[in-house]
Amino acid sequence: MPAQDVDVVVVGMGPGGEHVATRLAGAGLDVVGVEARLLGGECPYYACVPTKMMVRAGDVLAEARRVDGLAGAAQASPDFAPVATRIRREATDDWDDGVAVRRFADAGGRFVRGRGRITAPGEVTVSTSDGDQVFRARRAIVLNPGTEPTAPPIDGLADTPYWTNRDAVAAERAPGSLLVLGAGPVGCEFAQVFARFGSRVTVIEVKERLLAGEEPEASEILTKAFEAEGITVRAGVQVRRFDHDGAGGGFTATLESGEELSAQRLLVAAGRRTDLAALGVGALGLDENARTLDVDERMRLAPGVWAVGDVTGRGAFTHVSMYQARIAAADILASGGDGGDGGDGGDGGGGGGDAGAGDGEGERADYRAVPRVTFTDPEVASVGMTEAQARERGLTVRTGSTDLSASARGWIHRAGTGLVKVVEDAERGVLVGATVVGPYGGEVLGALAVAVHGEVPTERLRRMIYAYPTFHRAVESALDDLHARG
Ligand SMILES: Cc1cc2nc3c(=O)[nH]c(=O)nc-3n(C[C@H](O)[C@H](O)[C@H](O)COP(=O)(O)OP(=O)(O)OC[C@H]3O[C@@H](n4cnc5c(N)ncnc54)[C@H](O)[C@@H]3O)c2cc1C
Ligand SMILES: NC(=O)c1ccc[n+]([C@@H]2O[C@H](COP(=O)([O-])OP(=O)(O)OC[C@H]3O[C@@H](n4cnc5c(N)ncnc54)[C@H](O)[C@@H]3O)[C@@H](O)[C@H]2O)c1
Repeated sequence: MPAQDVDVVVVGMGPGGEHVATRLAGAGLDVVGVEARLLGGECPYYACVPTKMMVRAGDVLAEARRVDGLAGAAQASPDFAPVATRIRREATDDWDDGVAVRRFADAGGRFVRGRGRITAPGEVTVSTSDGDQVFRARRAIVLNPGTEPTAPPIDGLADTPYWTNRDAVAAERAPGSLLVLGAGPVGCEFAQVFARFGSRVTVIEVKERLLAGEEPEASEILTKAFEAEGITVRAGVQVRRFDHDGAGGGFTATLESGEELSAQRLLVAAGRRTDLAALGVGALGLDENARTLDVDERMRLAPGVWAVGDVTGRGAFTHVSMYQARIAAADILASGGDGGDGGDGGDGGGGGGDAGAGDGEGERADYRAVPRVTFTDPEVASVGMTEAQARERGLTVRTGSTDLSASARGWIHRAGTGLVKVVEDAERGVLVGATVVGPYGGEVLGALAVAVHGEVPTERLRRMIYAYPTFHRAVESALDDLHARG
């Protein structure tokens, strides 16, 4: 089949890729969107959306269990079936992306299902069920391949029927017992959900604490909350090998100490990676063995090539992918005048010359105030740098913190231990990071994200009026603590 000349080829249609492709198609460009699995990517089908439906269901159960002593008596009988049905029917359309494909076509885009690979500068070859199709991009190639779950090289693990997040969201029922390998956001969210639906859950983490990238105080509060719910937390341990009883039996993890932990199911949530070699970045002269694609602040990767999303290593979150997508789309549109030689596709230059519109105006990515929320109960929400990161940067750091349960709202709510912690660049007198652990922590974080993003002077934040009795009023106490530390 001869190569087809188009304006833009987007490889990988996760949240960011779909956004760029739809925006550029809407602007009148001839856009091909290439997706190997489901248009929309991990987030709507296997990640954010279905897992937050699970979290919502688990939270409702937990609230029901709090009725005793606050509002009488209630008995909740957990049943995972409504959760599984809701995920299947409302969230994922039974893992069918027909609606998204039609939406993209209606926006003027052309969808190709298959695996794309850069085969030369400006050229993408897509392996489809009908054979290969070759596209030459006059204006841009955009890479949004996301990540795949990975399993660590532990003896015995590879050949077992372990779950990844994709199996866990498709579960029809909660397993009787569950081992969770890895206590990042994925492992922690699933661990608590399944525990609330009756699974006997053990979390195994090689680092010393849960959510090791967050403030240590946050890990400590979450560990206590997990243990109070009956979740076993084994942090700072190494698994030597896994065994699976093939006769429909369960999994056994043997730790370096010789201790054995067993469960009916095993969820591997030990991190994710992108196969850059399969994506063909070597054809651009880039390192195929790298973990991430190193883009500039306009998402430019190479002449005529942009990349957005998890693969850029700037925070594996849907909101980061969408943010980058907006910047990349604007840059590609701005590149219209000068960028486009390669118009005849002959040199395969894919936009020719510089990747984008030169160094003129246009938004540049700013990652100082990336917010992140792990939707456990309590929610662990943070923005910007942790205290340790700020110190590593060599900043003169001042911190302040308060226990949320000591606030009026925390006490009224019977919220359990929580936290607001603020991290200040003391020389500039502005916050560079903050963490909230508590009910609605992600919502409370909003104000602190504005403070970090807007570099609002800490003294000015202290003179603000905080509504009584809200959870966000605890921000004032954390700022008072900061001030008291001189
Ligand atoms: C369990 C879980 C829960 C999460 N919860 C949240 C949350 O609550 N909030 C949040 O912000 N983030 C959350 N995340 C992270 C979020 O899912 C990702 O950051 C988000 O999907 C953005 O990813 P992306 O745009 O890089 O691409 P992805 O969503 O990963 O999509 C990339 C797509 O590219 C396709 N692809 C890859 N290579 C090729 C190729 N060569 N050819 C064609 N197609 C290809 C893949 O099939 C995939 O569909 C969660 C992640 C997980 C695993
Ligand atoms: N609510 C959210 O926004 C949300 C939810 C889930 C995931 N995410 C995103 O997805 C990304 C991936 O999440 P993740 O939790 O899969 O990965 P992660 O890399 O954040 O965490 C993986 C954890 O597994 C541990 N681990 C690795 N090898 C291990 C081993 N051999 N034994 C025991 N533990 C081991 C690591 O130490 C780490 O703590 C996150 O970085 C996050 O950005 C976001």
